[in-house]
Amino acid sequence: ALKQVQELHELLNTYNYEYHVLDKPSVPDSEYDRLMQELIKLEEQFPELKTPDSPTQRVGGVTLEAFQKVEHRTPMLSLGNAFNETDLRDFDRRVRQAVGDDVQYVVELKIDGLAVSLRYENGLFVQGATRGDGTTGEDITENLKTIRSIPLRLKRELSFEVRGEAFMPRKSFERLNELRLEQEEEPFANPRNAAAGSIRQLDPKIAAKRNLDIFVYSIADLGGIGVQRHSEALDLLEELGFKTNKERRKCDSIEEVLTAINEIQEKRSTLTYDIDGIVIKVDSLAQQEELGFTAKSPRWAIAYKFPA
Ligand SMILES: COc1nc2nc(N)nc(N)c2nc1C
Repeated sequence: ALKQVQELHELLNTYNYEYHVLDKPSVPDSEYDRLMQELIKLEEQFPELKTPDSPTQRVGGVTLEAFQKVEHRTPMLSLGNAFNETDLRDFDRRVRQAVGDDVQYVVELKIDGLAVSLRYENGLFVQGATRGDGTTGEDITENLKTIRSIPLRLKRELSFEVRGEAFMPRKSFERLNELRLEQEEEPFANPRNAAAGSIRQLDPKIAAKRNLDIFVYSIADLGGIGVQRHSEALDLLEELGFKTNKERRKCDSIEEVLTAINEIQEKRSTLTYDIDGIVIKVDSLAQQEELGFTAKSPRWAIAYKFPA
C-alpha cells in the first residue's frame, strides 16, 4: 500500500503542477479526480500512510479561532517607489555610483495582491505567513495550502523561505462579486481586496473556493544555495515547481528598463490579473550585497508605480 500511495502522490503532484503551474494539463480532470479518490480510500484504509504533504491534505479541516503570529526569520521588506523616468534614472545613477557601470537589471511585474512568505524545511512546506509589519505576520499556512500552485513538497530537500505575491485572477474576482451580489453581500472593491479578504478567512474551506493564485519572486535566505544572480534564483524556483511570472526581462541598461516598462504598459490590459507597477532589481547578488538596505528597503531594487 505504501508503494501505491507514493505512486499516487507522484502522479497527483505532477498532474496538479501541469494544470496549475504550467497551465498545460496532460490528463482530463476526471482522471485527476479518480486518482484522488483512490488516494483518499487508501488513506482511510491505512491512516498511518496519510502525511501532511499528501494531495488530499490541501484543504484543511478546522476553522481557526484566530491566526497565530509568526516572526519572519528574514524581515519582509518594502520597496522604494519611483513615479517617473527621472526617479528611475536617479535610481540607476545611485546604483552605478556604488557598484560601477557593469550592471544588469531584472524587470518584473508588480502583482497587485498581498505579499506572503512560504517556509520549507527539508523540502516540505511547513509554514506560510502574511507580511504583517515586515517583522511579524499572521500564520495562514492552512489557507496557503489551498493554493494549488504552491508545492507541498519540493523535488529537493531544501530548507528556505520563499516570498511571493498571492492574488486573485480578474475572472475569479468578477465571478466572486457576481456571487456576492446574488447573495446580497458587499462586493469586493478590487482583486487585491478580494485576495486579502480570502487569504485571511479563518475557515480554509472558504479560502479554497476563492481560486487564489501566487507568483513567487524571491528566495529570502539564499545562504546555502549557490546562485550568483537573482535571475538564477528565479530559474531555480521554477525548477523546484513554483509558479513564477513569465513577463520578467533582463536589461543591460536603464534605457532597456525604460523600453521594457513601456512594452509591459502596452500589454497590461491583456494580463489575466492586476498589476500596480514594475519592480526593477540589480541582478548580481554580489552587487545587491554591496548596495545593502536602507532602514526598510533594499537599495538594489525599486518599484515603478503606474499612475493610479
Ligand atoms: C526584493 O523585494 C521585493 N521584490 C518584489 N518583486 C516583485 N516582483 N514584486 C514585489 N511586490 C516585490 N516586493 C519586494 C519587497
